[in-house]
Amino acid sequence: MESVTIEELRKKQTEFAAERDWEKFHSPRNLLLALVGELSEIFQWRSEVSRDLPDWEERDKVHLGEELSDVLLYLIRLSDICGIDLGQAALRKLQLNAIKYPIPHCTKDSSSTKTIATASKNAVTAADTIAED
Ligand SMILES: Nc1ccn([C@H]2C[C@H](O)[C@@H](COP(=O)(O)OP(=O)(O)OP(=O)(O)O)O2)c(=O)n1
Repeated sequence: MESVTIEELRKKQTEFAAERDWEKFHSPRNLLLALVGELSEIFQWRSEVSRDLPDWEERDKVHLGEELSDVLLYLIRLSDICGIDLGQAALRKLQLNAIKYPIPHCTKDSSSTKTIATASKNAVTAADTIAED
């Protein structure tokens, strides 16, 4: 399957907006509201949804793919106009998450207050560690 980069999607979104003279509509606030609205309707009023969506019709799955794509495209556009390199920011955040939630801790009793307190402490340490890099 053909792979795609965040940068390719970012460029296509930039072109899409420029060709339609829609830059004026793509403010951070507008993009955020557009992003948040896209997915809710699909899951609204359904009972709990199982993984792989066994009870969904094919056309509903196609529709979900379209709405997920809208969210991704709006998120990439929002990041772009805010001057955030989304790929780099996400890689950094994965590092922070791994430090904040060490595997041995999370595979024990993850609901214990001790685990949550340690996670908060680790979060501060993680931010300091990454900032020093
Ligand atoms: N001002 C806009 C409007 C649309 N889009 C692009 C980004 C999204 O990928 C897609 C969203 O289009 P719609 O708002 O028409 O949403 P849907 O295609 O999901 O239609 P609907 O919400 O009516 O089902 O178009 C955009 O960049 N800027």
